[in-house]
Order: sequence, then C-alpha cells, then structure tokens
Amino acid sequence: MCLRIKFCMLRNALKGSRLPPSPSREGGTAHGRIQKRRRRRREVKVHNGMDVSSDKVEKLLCLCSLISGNLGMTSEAHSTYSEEEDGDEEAMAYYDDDDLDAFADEDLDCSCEEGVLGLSDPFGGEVKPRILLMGLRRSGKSSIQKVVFHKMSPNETLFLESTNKICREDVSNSSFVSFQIWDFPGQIDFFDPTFDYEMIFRGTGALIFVIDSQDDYVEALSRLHLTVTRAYKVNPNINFEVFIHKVDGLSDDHKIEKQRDIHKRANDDLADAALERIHLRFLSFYSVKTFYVNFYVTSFYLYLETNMMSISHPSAPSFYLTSIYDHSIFEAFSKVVQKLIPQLPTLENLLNIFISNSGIEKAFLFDVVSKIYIATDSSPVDMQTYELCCDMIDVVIDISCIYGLTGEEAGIPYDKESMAIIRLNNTTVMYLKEVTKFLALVCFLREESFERKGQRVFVCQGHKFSQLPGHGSDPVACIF
Ligand SMILES: Nc1nc2c(ncn2[C@@H]2O[C@H](COP(=O)(O)OP(=O)(O)OP(=O)(O)O)[C@@H](O)[C@H]2O)c(=O)[nH]1
Repeated sequence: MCLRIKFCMLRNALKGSRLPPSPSREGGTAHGRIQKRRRRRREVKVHNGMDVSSDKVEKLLCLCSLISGNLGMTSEAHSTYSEEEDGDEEAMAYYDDDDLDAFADEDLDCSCEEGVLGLSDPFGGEVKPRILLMGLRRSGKSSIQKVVFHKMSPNETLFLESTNKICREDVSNSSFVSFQIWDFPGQIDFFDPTFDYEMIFRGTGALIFVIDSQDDYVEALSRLHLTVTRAYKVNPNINFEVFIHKVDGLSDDHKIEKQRDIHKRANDDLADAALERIHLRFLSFYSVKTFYVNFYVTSFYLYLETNMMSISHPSAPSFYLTSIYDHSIFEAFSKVVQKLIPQLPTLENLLNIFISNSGIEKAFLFDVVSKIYIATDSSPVDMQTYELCCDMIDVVIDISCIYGLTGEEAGIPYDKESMAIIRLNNTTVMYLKEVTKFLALVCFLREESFERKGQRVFVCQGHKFSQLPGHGSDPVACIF
C-alpha cells in the first residue's frame, strides 16, 4: 500500500504534476488533515535494502567519506539528529509522532532567548556558521525552519504561534551539514541601540531574509535594505539570501513578475551601499592578484552600466522563490547551505569526474535527514530531478522502517547497507547509496548504462539480508 502510494508520488513527480496539498486545495478540516497525515506517517514504518555492485560508486563514496571524515567536525557533541544514533530506532525518526514531538521540544539542541536584551551566545565557542532567519512578522520564518529541519507537515504550520524570542537551533547531521539556525521574531527591532546586533552578525555565515509574496512587501523591502546594509558593515562575508516566500498562492506569471519586481526594487535600494562595497573589494583585491583585479574591474564597470549589484558582487543577495508546500524551500535551503561548505568545489569536482567516467548523467550528494543536497555535478539541476531524489530518499527510509526495524535489536533505518535502485518508466534508473551515516549519493543514469550484473533486491531484517520472496530475477521492477 505504502509502496504503491510512493510509486504514484514518484510517477507524478516525474510528470511534474506532484505538489503537496496546499491548504486551499486539500479538503476537510485542518485538524482532520493533520490526523490523516499522522496516521499515514505511522503506517510508513517501512524499509528495504537493495544491492548492486559498482566499483566506481564505491570509489566515489570512499572519497566523499574521506573528505567528510577529514573535516574533523564530528556531529555527536551537539547533534540534533545524532542523539538517536546509539541503536535507537529514531535516527530517521521523523516518521514517528513521538519522535517528531521530541525533535520539536527539549530533545533538540534548540533554545529560545528570553528576550532581546541580555542575549548570550551559548554556542559562542564553536566554529559553526550561523544562519539567521529574518523578516517581518508572519512572513513564514518559523514555518520554514520547522518544515525543513523538523519534518513538520506544512499544514501544521498554520497553528504555529508567533515567535517572541530568538530561537536558536544547532543542526549537525553530518560534517558537511553543520550550522546553527537563529529564528528571529518578526516584531524585534534588533537595531535598537540596546541590542547588540554586532555580536549576532559577526559570526553569521548566511542571512536569509524572508519576504511574504502574498502580502504588500514595501515595508519588507525597506527592512531588508536596513538589515543588509547594517549587517554588511559588521561582517562583509555574510551571504545574503532573499526568500520570496509563499509563492504557492501565485500563478507562474505572477511569480516571475513578483521576483523581477522585488529583485529590482531591492537592488535599487541597495545600490548606494553596493558602490561602497565594490569599491572596498576592488581595493583589497588590487594588491593581491592581477587576475582578481581584472575580474573586479570588469565587474565594476558592468555594475555601473547595469546598476545591478547582483551581477558584480559576490555577496549581493540571491533571490529564491519558495514555498513550504513544495520542494522549493528544500532546494533553496540546499543552495544556502552549500555556500557555507568550504569543500564544495572539491566535492563538485569529484562528482564531475565521477559522472564523466561512469555513464551516470546526474549525481547528488544528499543529507538524508533534511533532504538538503550538499553538492552536485556541474550540469544544471531541475526541480523535478530534485523532487525525485527527495522521494527516493523517503521510499528508502520508509521501506527500511517496515522491513528493517522489527525486532528489539533493530538498528537505524539508514546504515551502511542502505542502497536502492528505482527504475522509472522513461528508461531512467535512479541509484542511491549510503556514503556516511547521514549522507547518500543519488544518481540518475540511462537504462543502457545501468549495470544489471549482480542486481538483487534484499529485504533488510535487522542486519541480516534475505532475498525478497517471490520476486525472482528482476525484483526492482516488481516493487516499483
Ligand atoms: N501559503 C503559505 N503559507 C505559509 C508558507 N509558509 C508559512 N506560511 C504560513 O504563514 C503563517 C506565518 O508563519 P510563521 O512561520 O509563524 O511566520 P513567522 O515569520 O515565524 O512569524 P513571527 O514568529 O511572527 O515572526 C503561518 O500560518 C504559516 O502556515 C508558505 O510557503 N505558503
């Protein structure tokens, strides 16, 4: 039943038609819908493990593991998710309501400040980058955090109360996904003289400014301007990211129009600050390398010609159209997180080399808990491909929970045996393989390139594997 549901999701996603139900489209009362979702989640105590041999994949996985291991940033100390790793069944336990609640409450390394004044920095001693979620009231900041990192159903965010304290959460799924998220109450005036905003911006890696696209955004834009200019003065290395949020209520034409309008207005507002910034950059690079001088001179003139700071300046804001009702929020967050990974170029290079030597068309390195993709090869990413990867991760975890977590000694639903192959009905094959405790490699390849040799599907029973009964030589096709 669950498999059937998942298969339909995959098929629909391939057609580009799958969209998680938005409040306006889903029938029934909100409470009823939540109960239904919860029931569905309970049903999905699932799992599988599938095995296919591939030397190249193994090599890449070794390299990725090495890079990940060599970072020396273990996730145990403050792990949001790794708290469950010691044999408890909840490492991927967002499939269980109790665990979900636990994540949302005290089990999380999450704290809310009692007010803006007297703000202390409990993570001050750590080197983890900080991601700030800022924006006006009700713009959707807490919903984003809850949906992406707590697996909260989008509909449940309807009942979120307004945040009145700064909420800080430590996210450490793997050595690559390791940062703090600070969710700011919309009503806070953090430029109040009594508020030490410099301390906050100093350790910040990314500042996500959320704009409600369904609301009038004039005030939001002036707030964005103020925030970006002040933050830049304190820390010029911050990545500024603008989420044009709640776009699920807009038509495609409207989305583009809004994006263009917000982009233009924001950049117009920031133009003065941008001149100053580019000047600063220009001078600092001038003495370092001629290459950079040339690059920045060119960029500078481009800027003057177009008045678009995003063309020329690396810390110019990036704009994303997002909604918690589809995968756009995960994709946007992936891009934000990627910018904070110093090893990103190395990982991308590895994936490029990997696909150029293996007949694979597209490869992603995913954090399986948050479904943030850490890196991909240099070919473009389209939304459908990303959605399929997310669905595949869900399928693997679901099947793993069903078949792998029965006995008392049941391990976690994602381990070094985790591997899956899904054959799509357009001659494409998807291949997933565990890399580390929380990382997976997800690849797309043509059926012709797919090595059929040694292909078998196994049902995971604890740590023993046996072949799925009655599914002979081509079990993948039988399941999906
Ligand atoms: N349609 C739609 N509604 C959303 C989306 N994201 C959040 N919302 C809704 O927006 C409302 C406000 O969300 P919150 O997350 O509480 O907003 P906030 O920015 O944290 O608000 P404050 O805590 O007051 O600053 C909730 O009712 C959410 O359900 C979205 O992508 N689409």
